[in-house]
Amino acid sequence: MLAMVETKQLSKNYKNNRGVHGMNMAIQQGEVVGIVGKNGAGKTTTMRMLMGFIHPSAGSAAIRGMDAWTKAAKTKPLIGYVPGEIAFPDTKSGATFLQNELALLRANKDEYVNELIQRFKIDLTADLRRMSKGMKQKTALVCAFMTKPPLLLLDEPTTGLDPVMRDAFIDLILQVKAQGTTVFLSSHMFNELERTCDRIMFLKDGQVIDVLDESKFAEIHAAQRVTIVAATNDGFERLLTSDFEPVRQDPLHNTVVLLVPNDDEARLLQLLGEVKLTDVSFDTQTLDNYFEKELEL
Ligand SMILES: Nc1ncnc2c1ncn2[C@@H]1O[C@H](COP(=O)(O)OP(=O)(O)OP(=O)(O)O)[C@@H](O)[C@H]1O
Repeated sequence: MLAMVETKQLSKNYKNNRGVHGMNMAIQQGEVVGIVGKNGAGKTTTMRMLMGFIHPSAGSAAIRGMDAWTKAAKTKPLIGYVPGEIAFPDTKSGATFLQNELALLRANKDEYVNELIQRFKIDLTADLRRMSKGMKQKTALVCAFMTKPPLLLLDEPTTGLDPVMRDAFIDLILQVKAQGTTVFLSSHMFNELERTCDRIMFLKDGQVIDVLDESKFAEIHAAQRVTIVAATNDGFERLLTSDFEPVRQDPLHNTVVLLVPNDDEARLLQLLGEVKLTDVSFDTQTLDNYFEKELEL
């Protein structure tokens, strides 16, 4: 079966080695795939190549087997897109904007559009130009979802949303996923990616450096980060030679953070018994801290 999204050695080379370099990925219909990376990693450039807005320097991007650049007229109607930076046309109200977009897309304002408007608590009478960032973001989300496109490309879709609206967004992604929609979304929020994605790609300097699938999420949570402050330098040294992986250390304050599997507490207690301690604290490992080193977050 044709992948919904496929890139082969996809590259966009900007000056100073910036851009995207040799990206290979395939997203099947119904999959939700996330992409993370620090500012400038290449997420938006990737999205824009998939949208057919940017011509790749090398390699290719295809939507349902059609080249995203040369067949853009055929691929774009399949995609609901939320850009990283939203710039609305000079339309007075949200209602007029959505009406105009529906007319452009030759679609009607049906029950689903109303449901989306209610879900995101959008005031359609509000002046589009005076909307807050969050209100603009929600309007853009309704616009991307309202025709039920088979593919959603969402570039940092929850920027500016409050926690309640973030949850509404997550529920919506899970709903469209259950209906077979394919979603590719970028985000800096591991939590929302983890709740929605089948896998997460990690982008650094334009290259995919890691891909985590759902099964690995649970594995990551099955460990604790134990912050231990030793009373003496000898104690600190002993902690560093333990069997547990030191994920961070601060010799100045005799502090080390050890990664301890949840089922390994007996060995941890034994270690703690050997060292004079000033303080110990426990945190469940999250995707954020798992990748903070790799992504330099
Ligand atoms: N039109 C352009 N001309 C030159 N360089 C560009 C252009 N567009 C993007 N870049 C560079 O390419 C790199 C990737 O940018 P991109 O916007 O894709 O990153 P990003 O991962 O989306 O970042 P952010 O998280 O800040 O949105 C950056 O170093 C950026 O400066």
